[in-house]
Amino acid sequence: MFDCGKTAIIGGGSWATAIAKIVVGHTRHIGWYMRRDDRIEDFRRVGHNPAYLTSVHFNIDEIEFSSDINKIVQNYDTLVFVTPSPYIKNHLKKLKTRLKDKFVITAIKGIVPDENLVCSEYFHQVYDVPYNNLACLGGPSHAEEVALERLSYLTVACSDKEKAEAFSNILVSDYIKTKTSNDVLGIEYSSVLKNVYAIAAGICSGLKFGDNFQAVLMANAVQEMSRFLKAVHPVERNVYDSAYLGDLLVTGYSNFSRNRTFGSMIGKGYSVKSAQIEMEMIAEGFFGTKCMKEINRHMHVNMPILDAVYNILYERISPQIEIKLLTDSFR
Ligand SMILES: NC(=O)C1=CN([C@@H]2O[C@H](COP(=O)(O)OP(=O)(O)OC[C@H]3O[C@@H](n4cnc5c(N)ncnc54)[C@H](OP(=O)(O)O)[C@@H]3O)[C@@H](O)[C@H]2O)C=CC1
Ligand SMILES: O=C(CO)COP(=O)(O)O
Repeated sequence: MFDCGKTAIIGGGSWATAIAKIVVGHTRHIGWYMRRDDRIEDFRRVGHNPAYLTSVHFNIDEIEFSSDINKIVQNYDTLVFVTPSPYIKNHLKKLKTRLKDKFVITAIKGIVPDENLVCSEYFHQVYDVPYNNLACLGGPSHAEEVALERLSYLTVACSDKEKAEAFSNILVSDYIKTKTSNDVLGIEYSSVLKNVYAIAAGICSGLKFGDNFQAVLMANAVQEMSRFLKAVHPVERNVYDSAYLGDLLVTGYSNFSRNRTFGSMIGKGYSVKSAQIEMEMIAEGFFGTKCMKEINRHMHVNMPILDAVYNILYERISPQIEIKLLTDSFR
């Protein structure tokens, strides 16, 4: 059986903190790269992340912190990347250590801006990490709920089944159930798309559409997601599994979702800039929308919801006009 060895978390936000809680609960030791020394100092002093999920307490003796990504990458075998997608390139720029022999897991639900690559492809193409050393972590999982130990289902995908199983075993607990998959690309693309559809759901909510229409929107969104996944990575999958449909629903319906909140502000009439400033946290679907639109220029998949969100966010077409067009096309 494959052994994940020593595991480290790369990133210091809320999902990183939730994953750290899950992993260290099992392994009793983790490495943890965070970009800011002051945050690390405060963390050590108070015993919890000073800025995210502050109710989650850690045994500091079980954590090796560092703001030096090279030190953590050198010392650990399994690396879980959990930074927001727009920042991943900046963190990796500092890397002088080889990644190709590491087991690299991306828990990032976003696409690398400007590159139009999902994270596993980025690690493969730019850092030579072989596909059998690459995994992704999917599933409906708001960090806030994991912090509260509310039952959550995670999916670990890797082309190497043994590796997927080894990491998924590290995650299992009273409040975490896991399953494995080999559909790394499919789960990554669906995680990007569900953010776009959550923005659409937020826009519709901001425009005062009700639950009846939201359900039709989500039903059409899963069909659109399915069409794209079949075109980009045609393997056998069930898009009604929790890593696809489940994550779409939790992001589209939950008040914890940053993407939905961002969309709702746009629907209420905020400009993109003012919504971003007011939110403070990042809605990755904003970047995902542009990347997916560019990718789909070559794929030619019928994606009316993606097109509508793109037109609203990037072409400044009024949400009322775009959503009216969508309502006419839905069944
Ligand atoms: N939150 C959730 O429920 C879930 C999130 N995810 C995914 O996890 C990934 C991480 O998101 P999440 O943990 O929510 O992020 P958060 O919004 O909680 O945290 C943001 C992180 O980004 C860092 N950051 C802010 N500005 C910059 C910058 N300019 N350069 C580099 N780093 C910066 C922050 O560091 P600092 O504090 O030092 O400013 C912080 O560590 C995303 O891809 C998300 O989609 C997946 C499932 C659930
Ligand atoms: O992916 C998530 C839950 O599974 C979090 O979504 P948001 O980034 O919209 O908050």
